[in-house]
Amino acid sequence: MWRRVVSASHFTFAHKSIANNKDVCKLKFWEAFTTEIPLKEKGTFQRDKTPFITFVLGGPGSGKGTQCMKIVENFGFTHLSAGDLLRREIASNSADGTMILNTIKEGKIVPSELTIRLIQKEMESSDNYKFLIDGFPRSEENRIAFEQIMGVEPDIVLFFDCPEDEMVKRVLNRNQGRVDDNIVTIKKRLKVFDALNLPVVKYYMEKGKLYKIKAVGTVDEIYKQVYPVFASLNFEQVRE
Ligand SMILES: Nc1ncnc2c1ncn2[C@@H]1O[C@H](COP(=O)(O)OP(=O)(O)O)[C@@H](O)[C@H]1O
Ligand SMILES: O=c1ccn([C@@H]2O[C@H](COP(=O)(O)OP(=O)(O)O)[C@@H](O)[C@H]2O)c(=O)[nH]1
Ligand SMILES: [Mg+2]
Repeated sequence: MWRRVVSASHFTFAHKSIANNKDVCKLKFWEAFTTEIPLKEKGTFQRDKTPFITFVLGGPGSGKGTQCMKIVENFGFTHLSAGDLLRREIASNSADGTMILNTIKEGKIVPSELTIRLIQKEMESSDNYKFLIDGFPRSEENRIAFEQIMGVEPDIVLFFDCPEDEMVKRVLNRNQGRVDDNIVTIKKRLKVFDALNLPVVKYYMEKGKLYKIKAVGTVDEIYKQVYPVFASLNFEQVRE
């Protein structure tokens, strides 16, 4: 946890300690001259500059967004829904908007560089270091491009495993006015999920990074499987 230090003495202290204590030289240069002093609190996940990234995977309607909201509430993560970022691009009438809209209507996957650029921009402008990247990567191509462009891999991957008929039912009852929440497009999205998303799930399972969640039952019943994943990683619960 960080607090801004108001008195100059703290600043000079930090400054002096640079001269006298070689250990302090391990600090990143800018940290030596910051007016912030790390406040080590027991049990808090120490803020460092490396982001903690969770990929949240699962078919359309498996409950990714719903569960992400609960993780945000409990553990203070920043929720980045790739789909929402793309829909924001469409709404902004950006140059790529039409292409994105047509891709989503077909249930297909938008070019990786575009989606990754949107995600990267959000991460870089955030003052958080804990991220839930929801609904991405959706293919091996997405996954590889993310690693190449961002230079990092996810720390953990959640996979919400849900039967197709339940996903279809939930999507058709979602009522968010989305162009892709209709029976024709959902069928296409499920095909894309099986063909392209599942290989990503398999990859992370083989890497030992995957937490498979049985996404059937009530929201709270499902979340009972999710909570221990983050609690076991010593993330401080920010709110009940
Ligand atoms: N466990 C659940 N049982 C019934 N409906 C659910 C459950 N979890 C989410 N929903 C509903 O299903 C729809 C899809 O959930 P959402 O979180 O948007 O899934 P995804 O992001 O994976 O598409 C939403 O209308 C949501 O309110
Ligand atoms: O990384 C991504 C995320 C989403 N999409 C597109 O956006 C749609 C909606 O994604 P979202 O995750 O919002 O759908 P959900 O799984 O929540 O229904 C997908 O079907 C894809 O067409 C994409 O191309 N790349
Ligand atoms: Mg979603």
